[in-house]
Amino acid sequence: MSLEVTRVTSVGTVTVRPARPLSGTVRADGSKNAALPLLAAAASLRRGVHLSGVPASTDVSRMLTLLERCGYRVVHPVTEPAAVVVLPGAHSRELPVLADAARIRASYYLVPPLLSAFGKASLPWPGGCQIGDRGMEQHFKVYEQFGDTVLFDDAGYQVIAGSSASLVAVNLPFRSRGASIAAILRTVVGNCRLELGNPNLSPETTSVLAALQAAGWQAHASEDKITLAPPPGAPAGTVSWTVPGDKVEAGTLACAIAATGGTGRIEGVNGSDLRALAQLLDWTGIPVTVAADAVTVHQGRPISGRPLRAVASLAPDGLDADFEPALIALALGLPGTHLFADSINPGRHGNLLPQLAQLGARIDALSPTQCRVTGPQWLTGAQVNATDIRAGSALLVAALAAHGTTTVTGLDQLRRGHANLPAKLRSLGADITEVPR
Ligand SMILES: CC(=O)N[C@H]1[C@@H](OP(=O)(O)OP(=O)(O)OC[C@H]2O[C@@H](n3ccc(=O)[nH]c3=O)[C@H](O)[C@@H]2O)O[C@H](CO)[C@@H](O)[C@@H]1O
Ligand SMILES: C=C(OP(=O)(O)O)C(=O)O
Repeated sequence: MSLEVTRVTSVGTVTVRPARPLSGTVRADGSKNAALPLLAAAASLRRGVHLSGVPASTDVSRMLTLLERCGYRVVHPVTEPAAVVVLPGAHSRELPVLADAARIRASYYLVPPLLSAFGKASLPWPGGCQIGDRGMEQHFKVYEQFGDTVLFDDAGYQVIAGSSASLVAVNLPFRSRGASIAAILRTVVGNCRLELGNPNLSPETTSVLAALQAAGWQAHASEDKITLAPPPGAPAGTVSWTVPGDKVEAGTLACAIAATGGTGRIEGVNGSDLRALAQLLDWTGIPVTVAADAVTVHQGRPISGRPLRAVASLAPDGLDADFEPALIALALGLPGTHLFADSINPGRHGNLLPQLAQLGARIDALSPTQCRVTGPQWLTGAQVNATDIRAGSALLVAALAAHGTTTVTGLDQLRRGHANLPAKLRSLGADITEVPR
């Protein structure tokens, strides 16, 4: 029996050559954007949590390190590479200095675990993708509703725990995912009840509610309101949660398969999380079958005159903004005139469109957040840069359909969100070569 040794190379660049139609079956990793709040929820709960399906993306690794710096124990079971156990730890008296929190947007989820351990949180402003102004004032309003004091300056912000009422009511002005999850996690730390009006109901939010339910909390979600109440007793013992499959990774793979005219099945994802995307592809003539735990993209015959209208939305069942960049890349090959709008992340088009232009794409920027693509277009391989996670994955989709070789630099950005998207595309037949640093 030979031992298979997995070598982890540090890759900053990949080259992509035109692909024959992608085909086969591939499995999506656990979702980064669902894993990050679940890790914070585990720490907030003050009991052991076994979390499986944890992706090996760098933002998730950074979050695990930050939790350890806060004093939480993180155990990596040797027999389960994609699992971690988060345990309450022995916290020092000193608030940790968490400079690395400035590198990820989701560091805002550390506030509740810090309040639980230290009674206060002090963090630098979050980082993550540079995709326009990314405020936190709704998070601060949430904490103030819980009786906390919030202070901030140019370097960062502090939250000092107050004593929350037994029932806290918050009404959000818009369905922010981050602020919704902040309210849920703060409720866990306060061991109180929550009524959250106008909530975000994305799978990333509802998976936190489902996890808390598994830990004995009473949770209910409707379009109008999320309600949460503590367990009747004091539950003990380790609870097991699973990170849902990455809908955005699955959506990107679906767009890549469609862009090459292929047929492929993506497993390990809740099909319902991809329904909005699947409907758009179906509409253009690319049939997508949605099952409970998989989606299948069938070879299609794009129908001219069936334009895409992809408007990123925070509404329940709306199109998640994170799908849009890969859809823009796909649309370059689809007959018709297609419109895209993302006012949620207002800097995304500004990152992606100049990179697609390097491949010869002609895209009309109607405004900083709206653009129009008329396809099909002839793309030519060139050097492009992954300026943010979704720009990186969209560039891979475009490169697969381009003529000649494309070199994508800035892979560090892509790896923040996906442990190894190039390898998944390769397993479907893509010609992608990693260029070690
Ligand atoms: C780590 C993570 O999960 N990132 C996701 C999170 O980002 P993000 O945390 O930015 O998303 P939110 O849903 O909370 O915010 C939606 C919009 O409102 C703005 N806003 C939000 C809170 C606030 O207090 N003030 C404010 O201005 C944000 O900058 C953004 O423009 O949800 C977005 C979809 O909604 C996704 O595209 C991101 O991939
Ligand atoms: C925008 C994203 O990430 P973040 O919010 O962590 O910057 C993303 O996942 O697409």
